Amino acid sequence: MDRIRIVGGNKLNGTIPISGAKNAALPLMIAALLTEETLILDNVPRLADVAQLQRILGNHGVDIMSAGKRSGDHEYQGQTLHISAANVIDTTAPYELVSRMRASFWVIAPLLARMHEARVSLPGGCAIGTRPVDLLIMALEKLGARIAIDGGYVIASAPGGLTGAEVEFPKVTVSGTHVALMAATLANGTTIITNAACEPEIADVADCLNKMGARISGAGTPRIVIEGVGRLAGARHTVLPDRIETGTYAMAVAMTGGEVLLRGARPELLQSALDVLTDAGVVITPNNEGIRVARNGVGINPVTVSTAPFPGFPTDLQAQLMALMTRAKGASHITETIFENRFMHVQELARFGARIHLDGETATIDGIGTLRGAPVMATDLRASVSLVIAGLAAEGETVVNRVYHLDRGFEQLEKKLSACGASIERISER
Ligand SMILES: CC(=O)N[C@H]1[C@@H](OP(=O)(O)OP(=O)(O)OC[C@H]2O[C@@H](n3ccc(=O)[nH]c3=O)[C@H](O)[C@@H]2O)O[C@H](CO)[C@@H](O)[C@@H]1O
Ligand SMILES: C=C(OP(=O)(O)O)C(=O)O
Repeated sequence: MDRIRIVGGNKLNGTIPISGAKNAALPLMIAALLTEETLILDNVPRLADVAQLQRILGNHGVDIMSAGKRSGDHEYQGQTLHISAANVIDTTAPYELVSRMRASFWVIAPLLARMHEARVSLPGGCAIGTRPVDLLIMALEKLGARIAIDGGYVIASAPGGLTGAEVEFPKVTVSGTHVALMAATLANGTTIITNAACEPEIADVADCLNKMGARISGAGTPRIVIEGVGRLAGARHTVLPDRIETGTYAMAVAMTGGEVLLRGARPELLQSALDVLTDAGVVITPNNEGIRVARNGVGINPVTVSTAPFPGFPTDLQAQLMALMTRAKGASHITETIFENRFMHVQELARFGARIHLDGETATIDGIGTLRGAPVMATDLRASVSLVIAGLAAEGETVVNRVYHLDRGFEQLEKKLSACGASIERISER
């Protein structure tokens, strides 16, 4: 199992190219199941989750051609995927494949909409909370699907096809919104989704679906209207930049000091996080190329932050902000409102000497002057990268174990950071 070794203390200076967003690329790939024509996706990040979804789609009979790096391309150029679901040979998504990646459950929506049936394993729980799928099932039932759960599988059918309906979510859910949106594109009649998630990845998927011939308006707002169409066609779409990767590297620079251009980043995708960093004393300057992040000669101010659905502060940046606040000049308060158990990084940050007290859903972090490197491991993606951020500023050596979590969501993490002066390397063991 690979590990990452860091010797802390170096400032970060230079340029970090921002990859395509994992959380847009995955539903965009899944949306290819809605058409028998080819969907071409540009700027798809090279991530373990993307590779796993390729295997899952392959099991349904989807052909995927990957046009990768060519000579002259920049090293981090995303890949182009040509995805063709001309022949869906199997509408079952088996436990062995789905249990390894939550978002793969979302294949239920296009399979049901186009093939009128799906049998998809319930996704596994994961380290950040229970993560039920009741609201996804509610949305599909509203659209006329018959759903049963048997042997750990959700078995869904809609023999005459899905029918447009009003779908009101009692709480904001990204997964629920993706599923309702994809399913409604091929439903008979109009669907209105209210209290929809407003995350930019939802709007990106809707843009792509509209290019494929869907009739969607309001994506990116809490009210989405979808007029169902008889069929969708192929299209070409570029995955939007990853706002969580952007925020993560911004926090890494804030932690170490220095100045880095996050090339290709778009400030409007993470304004709330940039505002928090500004309050913390970091200088954020958007320009034509991306976002410049600098902290030179000043300490880190403590902040009080609650996670919230977009446009609020993202839960996917909560662990990274906590790592940063371990060195603030005073006490910070971070409240996690989305997932009930997303504090697995607290006990690992303590290994660096961080002082964090948990009370229900709020963590109080008393900033200290110096962290000390340590062997650490985390049980989820964003928690793992918070340990990398801590390690970059800690005195001495840090070894982050279970790097496969990082590989799910960060493309070439150690190369991007070492190009800016970090002492960081991957130790591969075979
Ligand atoms: C692949 C992807 O895009 N993952 C993101 C997505 O996850 P995901 O789509 O799973 O997150 P949701 O927005 O659906 O979940 C939000 C909350 O709703 C609850 N819930 C959700 C569905 C349901 O049927 N019932 C229910 O109770 C969840 O347990 C959670 O407490 O949005 C999260 C919130 O921004 C991010 O942290 C994840 O990175
Ligand atoms: C929680 C995340 O991903 P997933 O929903 O795939 O578990 C994440 O991207 O931080």
